Amino acid sequence: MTDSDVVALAERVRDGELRLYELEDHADPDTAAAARRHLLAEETDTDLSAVGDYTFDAADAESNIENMVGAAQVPMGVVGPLPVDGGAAEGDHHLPLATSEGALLASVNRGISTIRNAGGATARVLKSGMTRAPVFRVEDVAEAGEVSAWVREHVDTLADAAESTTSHGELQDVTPYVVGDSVFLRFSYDTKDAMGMNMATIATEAACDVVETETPADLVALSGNLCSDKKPAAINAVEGRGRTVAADVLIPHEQVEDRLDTTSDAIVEANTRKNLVGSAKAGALGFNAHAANVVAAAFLALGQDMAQVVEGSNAITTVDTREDGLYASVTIASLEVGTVGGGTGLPTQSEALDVLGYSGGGDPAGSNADALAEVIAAGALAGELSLLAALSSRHLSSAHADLGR
Ligand SMILES: CC(C)(COP(=O)([O-])OP(=O)([O-])OC[C@H]1O[C@@H](n2cnc3c(N)ncnc32)[C@H](O)[C@@H]1OP(=O)([O-])[O-])[C@@H](O)C(=O)NCCC(=O)NCCSC(=O)C[C@@](C)(O)CC(=O)[O-]
Ligand SMILES: NC(=O)C1=CN([C@@H]2O[C@H](COP(=O)(O)OP(=O)(O)OC[C@H]3O[C@@H](n4cnc5c(N)ncnc54)[C@H](OP(=O)(O)O)[C@@H]3O)[C@@H](O)[C@H]2O)C=CC1
Repeated sequence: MTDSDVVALAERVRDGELRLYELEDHADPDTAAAARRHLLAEETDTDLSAVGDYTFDAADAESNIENMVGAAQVPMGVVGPLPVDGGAAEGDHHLPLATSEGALLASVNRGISTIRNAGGATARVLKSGMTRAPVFRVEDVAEAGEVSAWVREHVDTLADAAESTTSHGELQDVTPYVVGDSVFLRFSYDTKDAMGMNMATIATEAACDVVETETPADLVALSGNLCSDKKPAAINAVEGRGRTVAADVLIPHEQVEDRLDTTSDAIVEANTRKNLVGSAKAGALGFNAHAANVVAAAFLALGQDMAQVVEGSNAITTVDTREDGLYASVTIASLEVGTVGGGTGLPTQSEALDVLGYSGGGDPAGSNADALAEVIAAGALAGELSLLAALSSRHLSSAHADLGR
């Protein structure tokens, strides 16, 4: 790429010969991005040298972005080692996290060092299924009942159609929901190591063709919001979406005092009044302190879809004192993660997945994404413990004054 190539390409856009999004048809992806930056910098009178200073080949990001101008670079750090005894995850894990919130990694790292001293966290994926719920128009409720009955009796037929589009995905279930003359079909898939939203959407379209052929229902929208993707929704908190995953730990009482500068009783009281009572009063779906902090930072570092942090915050934190220590758990109802597809193949994200030890397809398929979910849940548990401790020992504002500004 030379400066004159970039300027010449930009000129063709300015002359109306090319649209801004057509540049990759006429130049390599890095030159196209540079020409766009050139135009944007002139148009907005800005300096985009930082945005343009990225290390990967723009060609590697072609399936992830349109109208590329550069990269938004967020600092990445690491916490750990985090010992996790999971159904799929095993051993010590270095967890890369990307964020701009100072004090967050320090906090999660403190929680992890406490968990490590206590012998590690246990974690399990309890349910797995990516959903897509199209909405159909029918004549009336009688017809809605007929369509629902047909669907319940023909799940195998729908599975044949859906699974013809994928070599990995498996249809698990289709649940009809009726509202007047609208029929919603909530399809749930085992998407193995993929987060699965593209896979489930493509498969569901094939199944919808069968529903339209065999019943009087007309498809209105392939996503009818009962899925429910990237919106706060009780159905995900109750039924789960992606992975439902839980992590727990038992910490000897003296270690709570040594490592977290507080007592087990104080953490239990903070959890009850804040995470349970406060969240109930707020009408929250998530009964936790900041699970979204770990979910978001892990998603950013590890190539997950950031908008699905919405579902990843559907977490309940429980804390109890037992004779032999403080028991703490985090259960995330709808953690949507994958180790193949989406942003997982981008260069920095793929390196970060390598650090964690779970990049690409697992053996058996699905085990890498299960392991990723278990480590994120254990990281969220560490974050919950540290923040609850900071609140009970009144260290939250001083921590952020020291580290976060
Ligand atoms: C900041 C600390 C950890 C200090 O806590 P401390 O106990 O003074 O730290 P320490 O110096 O004694 O070190 C203890 C451990 O913390 C870790 N640690 C300590 N410092 C670092 C560092 N620089 N970099 C990496 N790791 C660090 C490290 O693991 C270390 O153990 P070691 O390895 O030495 O055996 C503590 O005060 C804390 O956790 N505060 C809470 C901060 C927090 O959780 N913030 C979360 C964001 S809040 C938010 O966004 C959501 C909110 C609050 O609005 C949600 C809501 O409504 O609740
Ligand atoms: N379409 C939509 O409505 C939405 C899309 N998205 C986007 O979807 C993307 C994620 O979709 P997703 O389907 O996960 O990814 P991709 O569309 O990138 O597809 C991943 C593909 O990888 C193949 N694959 C190879 N090995 C495995 C394995 N071990 N386990 C599972 N699949 C494997 C599968 O192919 P095969 O199927 O042939 O077996 C699978 O379909 C993200 O970019 C996200 O932002 C997000 C929300 C909504």
